[in-house]
Amino acid sequence: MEYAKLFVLALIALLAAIAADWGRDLAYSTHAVIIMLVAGGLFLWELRHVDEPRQIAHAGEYMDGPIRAGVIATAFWGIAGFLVGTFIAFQLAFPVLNFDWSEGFANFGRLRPLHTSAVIFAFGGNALIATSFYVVQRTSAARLWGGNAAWFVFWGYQLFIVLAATGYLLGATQSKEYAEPEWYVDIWLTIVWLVYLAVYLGTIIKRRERHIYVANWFFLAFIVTVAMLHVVNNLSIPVSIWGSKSVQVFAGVQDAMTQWWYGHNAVGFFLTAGFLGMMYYFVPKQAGRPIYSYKLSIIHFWALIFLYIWAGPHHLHYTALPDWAATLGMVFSVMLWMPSWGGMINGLMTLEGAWDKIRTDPIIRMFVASLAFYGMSTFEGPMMSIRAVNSLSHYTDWTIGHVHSGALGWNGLITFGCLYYLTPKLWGRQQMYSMGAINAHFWLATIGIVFYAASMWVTGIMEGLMWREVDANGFLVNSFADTVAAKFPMYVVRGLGGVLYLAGGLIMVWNMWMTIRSPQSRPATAQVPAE
Ligand code: HEM
Ligand code: HEM
Ligand SMILES: [Cu+2]
Repeated sequence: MEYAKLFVLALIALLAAIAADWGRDLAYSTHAVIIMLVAGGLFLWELRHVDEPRQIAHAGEYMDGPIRAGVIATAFWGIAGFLVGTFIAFQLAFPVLNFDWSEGFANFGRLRPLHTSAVIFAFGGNALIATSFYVVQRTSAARLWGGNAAWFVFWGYQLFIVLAATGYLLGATQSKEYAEPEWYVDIWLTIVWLVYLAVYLGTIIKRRERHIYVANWFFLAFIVTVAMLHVVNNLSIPVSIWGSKSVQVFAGVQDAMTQWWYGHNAVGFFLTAGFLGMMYYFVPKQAGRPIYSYKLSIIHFWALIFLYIWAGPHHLHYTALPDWAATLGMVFSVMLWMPSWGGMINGLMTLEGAWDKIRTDPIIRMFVASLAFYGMSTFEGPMMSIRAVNSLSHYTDWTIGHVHSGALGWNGLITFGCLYYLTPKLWGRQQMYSMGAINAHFWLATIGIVFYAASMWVTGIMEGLMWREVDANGFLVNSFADTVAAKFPMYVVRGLGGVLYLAGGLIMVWNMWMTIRSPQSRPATAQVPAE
């Protein structure tokens, strides 16, 4: 077994070395070198440990190592993603920041997908993997299935992130939003994701609790659906196995529809279902109260996953997509408002009888604000799906504002809350080092979001109206450049919002660091059934 592992690693390192040499483009060759170094490093590490006695699994303990690593990775990639976001926000306000010397690597076009992938997949994805592993163990009273497979998921996912990010900077992209990585990176992610599914399901199957707690339903829907979306939207044929370029299997409007079926459900299952899984565990835990309604959770779960899958065409209004398909997407989007608010209500009402905690507990305040933003963006979304509204909002910054009230408000704040919950628990500390710092983080983040969303509503609606404006003879009044000039002040405000949000994140990292450094107060990992 050990020798088989060594053999495989050596083989991968060798093939990667050949690929690095034969590579047809810079991104591909760079990736081959990265893979060669990783496989070679693992080979040496395995070799040095080959005759050591195997560590016996601690049957009575949860496997928290990969979760601790995930918590750190979430914070790390969060800061990286916010930093790039803030920088590209200022690039839009001040184009001189697209420096001549960095042209082709760090101009807006290269950094934008770096930002979106860093925040969604690296920050959000690590948060989802870490919290799902934490929750599934506690609610199943079982150690993670599959031994070191959970470590494989963690490190395999970081490798995916590094390959994706370096690929963007070096110009490898298949030009599908949120699915930019090229074919071999996609294949790698598929392998990692299937192992993730196996670990997760394996743990649920060996659970010692009769019930499968509702958070696990949401996490499972997220894992399974993302696997399906990822595979279908990335069906492509490489031009050469020695190069990064590939050609999509679908073409034209079919390709567009597949892409937005994927893109919309990335929102629905990655940024929503998975994060609702977090919500269903951490909000009741932090509030110290049971979830408001178990019945509501089941109804809105099935309604949510059934409706989301159909709503993708709202990204393709007034395109070559047939009208009936766009209408279908619009109708399902409007219906989607209900199950979305079902989740928000279930989360908020969990605080019934404990509303005073909003005042006294900054972590609860983060959760509540997060749910409020979730409710706001899932009201705004259905509204923007209506054709008449979309004819104004599409192509404008209104969409960007919508994205970030969901992303910064809902996904960001709930993740911060979970990190504040998890850090003391996982490192055996009583509580976070500084409650005051959490409070400061809350206000910086919230004001940052308000700056971001408000400025984008103003520029979005303004540019939408300016594009429409015609004079008495029916000629357009404004040129495109007029709208760009008019947006300048609002772009500065958005950038400042980013600075505030980033500053909050840095305070969080400092607080986590101080918590982990402070003296330990109790052991963390003993198994307690159905926590
Ligand atoms: C400091 C915080 C952030 C700042 C300043 C920021 C800034 C930006 C900017 C300037 C863009 C490009 C907009 C354009 O092309 O007009 C963008 C796009 C985007 N950002 Fe952020 N961002 C931040 C955090 C986040 C987070 C936390 C997420 C997700 C969890 C996120 C998700 C996205 C997405 C999905 C897009 C693409 C939107 C679209 O194509 O419609 N951002 N961001
Ligand atoms: C009921 C729920 C929702 C509906 C019906 C909805 C609907 C929409 C619509 C109509 C657009 C604009 C499409 C266009 O004109 O191009 C949009 C864009 C977007 N929404 Fe939502 N939204 C919902 C919730 C959310 C949430 C909670 C998030 C984030 C966590 C989110 C993230 C995004 C992103 C990232 C885009 C930009 C896609 C792009 O790159 O063009 N949405 N959404
Ligand atoms: Cu959508």
